[in-house]
Parts: sequence; structure tokens; C-alpha cells
Amino acid sequence: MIRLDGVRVDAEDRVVLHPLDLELTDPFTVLVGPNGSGKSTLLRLLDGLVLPSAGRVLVDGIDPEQRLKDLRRHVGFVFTDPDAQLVMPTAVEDVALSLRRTGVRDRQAAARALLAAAGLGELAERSVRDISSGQRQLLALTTVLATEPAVLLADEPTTLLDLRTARRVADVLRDPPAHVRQVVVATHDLDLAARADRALWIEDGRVHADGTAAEVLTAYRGSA
Ligand SMILES: Nc1ncnc2c1ncn2[C@@H]1O[C@H](COP(=O)(O)OP(=O)(O)OP(=O)(O)O)[C@@H](O)[C@H]1O
Repeated sequence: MIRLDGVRVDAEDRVVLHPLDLELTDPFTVLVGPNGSGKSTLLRLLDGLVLPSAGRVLVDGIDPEQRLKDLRRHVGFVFTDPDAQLVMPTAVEDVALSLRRTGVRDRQAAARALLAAAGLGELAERSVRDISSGQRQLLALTTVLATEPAVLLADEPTTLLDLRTARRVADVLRDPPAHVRQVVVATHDLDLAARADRALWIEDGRVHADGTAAEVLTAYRGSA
């Protein structure tokens, strides 16, 4: 369970997130809303990338301000820019690196299997610089899943993807590997958002609407 008690985020001379009390328990939650409304900030609070200016965040009982290392093992974060997390020369090495804490013996073989399952098997030996940006985004998701997080956070995970790949990513987020108990995604992709259990519409650093994906997305589409 994810819990925010009176969490506020200030940046320079303004409030980016107004005081917020929130409990997220559904398997799949999406954050929608206009550019600059505070979605990424809210997501980043859950990985300790942003710390609250006031209030407290708890992710499955872990407070980022007290147990950041434990939180980072518990949570996986897929960044919008895949290059921010692909660090090894080849795709298979990148996934194998992510497997280092899982206790898997043959990390190369396991990495190949995960790449194949993601439809990236043929790219295993390729340099991550030589594959397309959409393939890199899918690879970044695969590397994060390989760390076996209990909570998966993703910021705009389908921006660079073609229709088919975006659907595949949506399928994974909707029905992730068993170790993932909760998924929270910030997105402008309303087809992806429609598949969530719960949607929060963020506007000007506040939760403007909160409910089922169908309810919230109907209202959000109507506002444009
Ligand atoms: N460290 C910071 N310093 C100053 N302003 C910040 C900081 N972090 C976020 N902001 C501002 O807070 C607002 C919310 O940003 P955030 O990235 O959370 O929005 P978003 O909803 O994810 O937007 P987008 O849909 O464009 O990704 C923006 O106006 C942003 O410029």
C-alpha cells in the first residue's frame, strides 16, 4: 500500500504539490493531467527521487526519508528517457546487471529469456546505442522488471512506442510478473490509462478527480 499523509512539495518559490492525503491500494493506478501539473513529482516521491517539503510518504511501510536504500530495492522506476537507465554496452548485459540481486545463477541465460519474452531476443548482443528509441524504452522496462520490484513506477512509458509495442507495454503494466504487487504510471496515453483500476487527474499540483479509470477519463477528456 502507498500512503501520503499531508505531503507537500515546494520548489524554489512555488508549491508544486499542495498538501495531499492519499492511499493507493489498487494493483494499477494511473496519473493523468496536463503538462506541468505535478504527475512526475508525485511519482518521484514514491521512489525518494523527490522528498516531501512537509508530510510523510510510506510505500509498503517504507519511509523514503528514513530507509531510502530499502525503498530503492522495493521499487522499480522506469524513466521517460530510457538512456537514463541503460548503462551497459549491450542489451543482454544491461538485463543481466539488473538480475544481480535476484539470486539467479546463470544471469546471461536468464537475461536472454527475459529479452525473448519482451520480444527483444534478436537485439540481445546489439549495442543499446544502435537500437531504436522505442526498443530502448521497452528494454528499459525489461531491465527494471528484472530487478523484481514489488512496486513498479513508470513515467510516460509509452511515449516513444508504436501502437503494437505500446499495447504490449500496457499488457505488461496491466498484468505484470507476480513479484509486482502495485503499478503506478504517469501518462498522457489515455488508451493505457483506460486499463487502470484507478485514475487520479492531477491539475495545478492538486488531485482534481479520483475514481475509476472510466469515470475520471470521461471527465478529463471532456475538459479538453
Ligand atoms: N525541482 C524543481 N524546481 C522547480 N520547479 C519544479 C521542480 N520540479 C518540478 N517543478 C515544476 O513543477 C511543475 C510540475 O512538474 P511535473 O514534472 O511534476 O509535471 P508533470 O505533470 O509530470 O508534467 P508533464 O506531463 O509535462 O511531464 C512544473 O511546473 C515544473 O516546472
